[in-house]
Amino acid sequence: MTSVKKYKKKKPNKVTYSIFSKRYLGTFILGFITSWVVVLYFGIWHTNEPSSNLPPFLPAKYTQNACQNISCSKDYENYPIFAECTPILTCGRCVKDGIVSEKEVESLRQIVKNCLKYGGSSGGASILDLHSGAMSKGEKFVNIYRYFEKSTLDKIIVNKDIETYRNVKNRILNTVAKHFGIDSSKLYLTKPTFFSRMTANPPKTSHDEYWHKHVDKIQYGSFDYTSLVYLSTHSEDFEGGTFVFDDDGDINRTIAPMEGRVSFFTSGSENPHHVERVTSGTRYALTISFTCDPKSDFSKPTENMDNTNRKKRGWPKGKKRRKSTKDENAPKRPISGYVRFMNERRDFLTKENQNMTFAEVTKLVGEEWSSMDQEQKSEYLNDAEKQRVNYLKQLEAYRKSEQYRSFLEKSKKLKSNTDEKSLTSTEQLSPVHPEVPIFTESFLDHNKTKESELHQLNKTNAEYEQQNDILEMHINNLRQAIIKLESDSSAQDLKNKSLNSKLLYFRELLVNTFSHISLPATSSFPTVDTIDTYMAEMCNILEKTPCEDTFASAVYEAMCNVSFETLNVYWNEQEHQTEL
Ligand SMILES: O=C(O)CCC(=O)C(=O)O
Ligand SMILES: [Fe+2]
Repeated sequence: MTSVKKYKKKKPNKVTYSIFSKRYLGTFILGFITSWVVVLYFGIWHTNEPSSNLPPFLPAKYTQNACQNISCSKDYENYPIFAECTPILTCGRCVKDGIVSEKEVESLRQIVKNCLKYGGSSGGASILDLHSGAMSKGEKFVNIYRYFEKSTLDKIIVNKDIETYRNVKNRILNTVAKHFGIDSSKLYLTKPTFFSRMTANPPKTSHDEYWHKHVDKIQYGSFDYTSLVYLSTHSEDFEGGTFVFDDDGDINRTIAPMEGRVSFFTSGSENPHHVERVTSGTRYALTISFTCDPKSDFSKPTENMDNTNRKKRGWPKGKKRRKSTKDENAPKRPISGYVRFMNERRDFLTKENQNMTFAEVTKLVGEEWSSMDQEQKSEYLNDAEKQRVNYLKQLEAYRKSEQYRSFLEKSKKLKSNTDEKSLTSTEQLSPVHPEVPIFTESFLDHNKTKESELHQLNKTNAEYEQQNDILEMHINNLRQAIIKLESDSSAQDLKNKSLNSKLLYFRELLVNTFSHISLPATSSFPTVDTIDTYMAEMCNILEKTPCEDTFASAVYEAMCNVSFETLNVYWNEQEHQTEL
């Protein structure tokens, strides 16, 4: 408030004095000088290019285009840093008039006024968040997408105004990006982005105390750049309600809201601020917030007209459900092996353990399944795998059918109808959890987000279960292959053993046969260890000596005495053992 007074009382007086001292020059000169004094005093605000220094007070009713650079705080270092976007080196604040037209202001104000006609806080601050659907109502909040009948909502928030909302939001994003040298595709809308209405009504809850000094980055987390679009004018529509940057030192830079005036600034501690209490009238504004973190981007559902989140907790009474796009004629996906087992066992275990909850029984079935060996599981898995293969075949055939083609056409039509409708309604603004701490510390729509997360988790879980079953099936096949390899290899071992033993037997037989015959050159007799070389040497000698030679005759005689029958019996015995 101090700054407002400074502007309204002190400074203009100074101007008036200087004008009066030159009164003798006549009205024209007086006017001329007055305008120059004003131009010099407010010169900085009249420039079209952003100036490097924001004046201490920016009154309504002047065309402003002023900026100020400030050193960045370290707040951003506590969050992921996006080099081309996060305010690390360049921080500042700007005020620009003329970005949003009068007509657009009218359109935006229409949205918030129309909605709050049916709601509004009983204290001095009300909000409306089109993205989450949060609207102040008494001392609480309601979700407009559930609170109103769809047909009513379509009348309260009309398509044309939503279009304006979207255009303004995009224009401001581009302006902020351009000013801070960011590629606009790297800057995202984040939450909360909301309309506010402030009055002089005494606060009823802490949400009504909008006048406390705060830092947006600390308050809202995802904010990197904050922008404000003013929808009403200070001194005309309300008193008080100026926006104050709480800088250290003497000068608090203050902005008097004015219809269509846009201010934007980096959201960290370099820009602490507060809104002065409104003392009379009604102040409307729109806070639009931006983030550099694509994970905190919440514009996508809005842009994509995706309203799927809206049905998570049942469809509001009186609203028509969107027709199901489920293909009734498509072959049914078979259940997994685990689910099969689960279905079979759950009934039984429920009857056995009547005081157990559903979840406890499910856990029990899971434990049973984990303790089963592959063979037991394969009873379920094999069947499931067969059905899955069959299902895929059926699906492939179905996708070529006329029925499928007509289903595709129908669902395409249904989708385009819905999209068209989305363009003409607010359904596209899919709800997200509104976190507007200065207004909604206890806002409890949290459940909705949790429910949708749970739904997603269940879905993912079911998919993992299916994949798990298939993997288990593969593991089972691999196990069987390993068992077969192991058995083949042990059969081979056995065969080798038998061959070795045959070899040994044969060697012993030869040693016995020729034990009395020494080789002529070395006079050595055969042993089990030397029999191989003994026999080779013997063959060598026999090749060179005539049959009548004494050595050759002794060998011949010994050979005739060998009992090949014994050898045969032993051989067969070994074969038989190997087969076993
Ligand atoms: O409405 C304003 O001028 C400022 C609101 C604000 O500071 C905020 O939403 O964080
Ligand atoms: Fe703020």
